[in-house]
Amino acid sequence: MWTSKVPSQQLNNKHQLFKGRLLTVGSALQRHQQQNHWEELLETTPTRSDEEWMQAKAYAELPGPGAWRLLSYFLPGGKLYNTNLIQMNRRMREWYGDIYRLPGLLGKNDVIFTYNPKDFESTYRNEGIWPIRIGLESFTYYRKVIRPDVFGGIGGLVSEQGKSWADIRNKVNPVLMKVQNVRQNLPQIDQISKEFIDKLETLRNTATHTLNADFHEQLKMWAFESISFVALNTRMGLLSDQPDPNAARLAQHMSEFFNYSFTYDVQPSIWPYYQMPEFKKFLKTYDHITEITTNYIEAAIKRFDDAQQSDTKCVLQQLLALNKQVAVVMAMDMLMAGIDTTSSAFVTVLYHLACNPEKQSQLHRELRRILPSCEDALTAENTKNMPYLRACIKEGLRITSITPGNFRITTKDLVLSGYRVPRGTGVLMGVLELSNSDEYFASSAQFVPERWLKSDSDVDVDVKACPEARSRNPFVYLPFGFGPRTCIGKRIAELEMETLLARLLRRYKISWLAETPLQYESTIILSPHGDIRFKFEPHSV
Ligand code: HEM
Repeated sequence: MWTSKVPSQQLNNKHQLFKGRLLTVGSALQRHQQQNHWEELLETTPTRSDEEWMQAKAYAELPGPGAWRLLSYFLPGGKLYNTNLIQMNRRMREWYGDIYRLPGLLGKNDVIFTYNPKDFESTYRNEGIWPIRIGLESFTYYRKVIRPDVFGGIGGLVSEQGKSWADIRNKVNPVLMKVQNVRQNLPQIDQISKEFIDKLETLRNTATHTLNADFHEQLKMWAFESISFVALNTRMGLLSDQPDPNAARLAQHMSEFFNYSFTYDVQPSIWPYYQMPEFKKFLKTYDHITEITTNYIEAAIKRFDDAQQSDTKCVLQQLLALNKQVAVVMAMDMLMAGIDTTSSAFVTVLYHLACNPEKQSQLHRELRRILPSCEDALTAENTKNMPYLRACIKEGLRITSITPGNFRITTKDLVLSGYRVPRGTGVLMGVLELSNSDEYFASSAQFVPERWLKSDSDVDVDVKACPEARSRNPFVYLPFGFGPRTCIGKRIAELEMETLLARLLRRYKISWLAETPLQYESTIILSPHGDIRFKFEPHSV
């Protein structure tokens, strides 16, 4: 059974109510558009009549509040007033159990919340080749309705469904999911990490070893510089004193995009009925991002045309070879999905290492073997064997997955935890809770990278692998999702995080200075927030 143990992070209340509501209220037109878009993907066979289905309990018997009760929870004085999504889910789980239903208000589909890994398995195993995950509607609207001239009717991976999604995904999978192809970027990603550390040195108080700057903001610039190198084959100079002026504008518009997207894609909004002036500003932000990104792509195309033909093609060249519109959409999606995610995940892993000095020392020993001197380069050869570093990343993302739940719309009738769940129902799989449960991970509150090591890992003799401390169930740990719709940026994110962690922890002993544990606010993802202070003391060797 689930233990109601709270993971180490605290969650900020801001915005959560609305996110919770998104799943239950939403705007009628958005809902209508979404349904029109994906309802045609649902299986058309008659309702199941097999034994499992017939013996299962009726859908109506699922625990959960009725519509009015649910609304009353959120009113001032209500039991869930001012709670965030995670707190709301935890309380509801205490009240209703490991599976419960939130009614879809105003005609929106119901959402089943489940904490049973067997349900995760059933949902994923039956998602078919075109899994449905509701994306950001404003993306699709802007690309398909406002700017078909630029995007040629392509909505992008995040928001497309069905065949339109698969057409892009099948094309770009070999470019972005193949480890070797992504790892060809290592020299430049390493160079960017070195520049990040040079910048950190200029911001570091050498007496107190603290930073005179917002570390998380600096990390966003690092993530931006790294992903724009991969997506646009362009160095933006965001870690230098003189960034490319267009890059600085793009960074600004990206940050506006995240705020607007939360307001118009996550919170319920009337924009599909009536476009208020603020929504029009959001469309302008999309315009700016589109204009700057396409200019960078045009400049890169010119550079590629002028350069000598080479056997190795960068990611952008490979995407352009598929189709120019796919390349433009994918490059923009990489920028939009690859900055806050990677920087938030990075802060998370660093925080756990900072709070666990003995694990950090162990990692430092591994890194000294890989980089005898801080100035050495990270290469395809020397990065092959860094099991402890990789285990630290996995363990950090286990304790705090920045995407705490995974979402699908069921395409078939499913039996979940003994209840009949009709096709077309939303299922939210609360994976963060399971990866923080002692039932699946021994001493789950503790940061134990050793649980991810294989017994025969090539680590120091004094490290003891303990793979038995992690569950073999593949559905209880899914920081990048699962199946054909899994995160397409996983390889890139891993490369970036490994490279910068190797450089940072090779060079500094890092400790956590804030008085409270790392806190998170939840917008589109869980994002570190509040007092984020580390100490960076250079190692003597
Ligand atoms: C540590 C960093 C990251 C985490 C934890 C993360 C997590 C996720 C998760 C959980 C999903 C949903 C998967 C599913 O529904 O099964 C997703 C989707 C996606 N991610 Fe990431 N992500 C990260 C970094 C990136 C980066 C760097 C990129 C840029 C290439 C990226 C691009 C995308 C895209 C385009 C999708 C939608 C894929 C689709 O629907 O086909 N992500 N990500």
